[in-house]
Parts: sequence; C-alpha cells; structure tokens
Amino acid sequence: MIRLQHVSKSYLGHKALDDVSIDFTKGKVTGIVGENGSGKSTSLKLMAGLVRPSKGSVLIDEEPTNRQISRIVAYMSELDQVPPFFTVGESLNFASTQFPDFDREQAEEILAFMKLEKTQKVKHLSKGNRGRLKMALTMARNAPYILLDEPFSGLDPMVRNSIVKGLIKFVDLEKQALIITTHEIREIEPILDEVIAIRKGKILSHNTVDGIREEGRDVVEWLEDIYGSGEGYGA
Ligand SMILES: Nc1ncnc2c1ncn2[C@@H]1O[C@H](COP(=O)(O)OP(=O)(O)OP(=O)(O)O)[C@@H](O)[C@H]1O
Repeated sequence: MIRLQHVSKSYLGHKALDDVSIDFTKGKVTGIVGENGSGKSTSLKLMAGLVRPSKGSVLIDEEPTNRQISRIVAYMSELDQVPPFFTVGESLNFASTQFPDFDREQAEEILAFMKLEKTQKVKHLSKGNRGRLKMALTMARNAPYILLDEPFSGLDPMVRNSIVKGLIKFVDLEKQALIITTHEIREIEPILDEVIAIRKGKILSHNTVDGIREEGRDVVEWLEDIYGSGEGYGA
C-alpha cells in the first residue's frame, strides 16, 4: 500500500501540497484530477521518491520513499525520459537492464499495440509516439505500483479511447495498483475505480466511480459539481 500521511510539500515557500492524507491499495486504478498547478505531479513525484515531503510521510509497503523505491514503483514522468539517440529497440534493451521486473515479452506486445517499430529513432518520433514509448516502457514492468503522469496528453483524441482501454489489459490488478494524473477524465473514466479531485494542493473530494454512478452521475458531472463547470470537464 502507498500511504501519504499529512503530507505537505513546499517549493521556496509555495505550498504545492497541503496536509494530504491518502492510501492507494493494489487492485485499484485511481485517477488524480485537478486544474493546472494543483499538485498532481508533485503527488506522484513524492510517491516515486523523487522529491521529499516538507512535512508528513510517504510510505510504500511501510518503507519511507527515496530514490531506491523505483525498485517497486514504475513511474512515467511528464518529461521525455528516453535518450533521443536511442532507437525504440535500444530504449527497450536499456530499460530491461535497469529494472529486474522489466518484462520483455510484455514490452514487445505493448510496442506492437502502440504501433511502434523497434528500428525507429526516438528523436524522429512525434510527441504522441514518444508518449506511447514512455508508456510502453513503464507498463512493461511488473512493479506493484505504476504511476503515470499525464500519459494521454500528447495523444490524438481519436485514439485515446482505444489506447486507454487497450492498456488496462497490461495491468495485473491482482498484484498492481495504477495511479494516473490526467485532464482527459472522460476517456479514462471507464477504467477508473476511484477519483481524487485536488485543488491548490488540497484534496477536495475522493470517491469511488461506482459510488458516483450510484448517485446517478458520471465522473465528469461529479467533477463539475465540485469545481463548477468553468474548469471544462464537460467539454
Ligand atoms: N520544482 C519546482 N519548483 C518550484 N515550484 C514548483 C516546482 N514543481 C512544482 N512547483 C509548483 O507547485 C505547484 C504544483 O505543481 P504540480 O506540477 O504538482 O501541479 P500539476 O497539478 O501537476 O499541474 P499541471 O496540470 O499543470 O501539470 C505549482 O504551483 C507549481 O508551480
């Protein structure tokens, strides 16, 4: 389990997260949503051990996070992570040397699903295809915790739906937790179990998708009620 307990994170006196407590358990897909600058990426970086909390604790399987937590946490950042001079195949080979849980067979399947050729140079890929490659390399790990930061942002809206639905097949929810930050809530709603809405570093609401539907709403309507329709979740 990932456990954030009273976590605050400040950058130069600016609070990016403010007294956040959440648990993430295996077997669930959780979406973290919120407007720009609300603290979504910061939450994932804390869980990936890349930044330290200013207050509170982040524990994964009861272990405080630091950079070594990448052993059990597969993290896809918003930034380009793959050296541009690699080919797609070389980036796969490199990732397999970095992580003992990297599943080459699964990586090959995801690359095929993403329609990426191993001979393509990373620097020649479009932004959307670089995003697909990052996603493939992260999802190919059999890590118990998978964190994806804005994985669908560069993708053509026409293919987002099928990629979202296809990707979930590569997650073993008996053994893994998937946590996704996103603005594309409509597309990922079908695969979500829970949604966390944040604003200005605080959790506004945390609900199960089933709970929201039982109240007769979809997730977009629920978000509009929380944020007001100005945030554009209904677009
Ligand atoms: N390294 C940093 N140094 C200073 N301020 C930072 C740093 N990283 C994030 N921040 C600030 O912390 C706040 C939260 O940023 P964060 O990237 O977590 O938001 P986000 O919800 O992921 O936003 P977006 O949707 O735009 O990606 C913002 O005000 C941001 O400017």
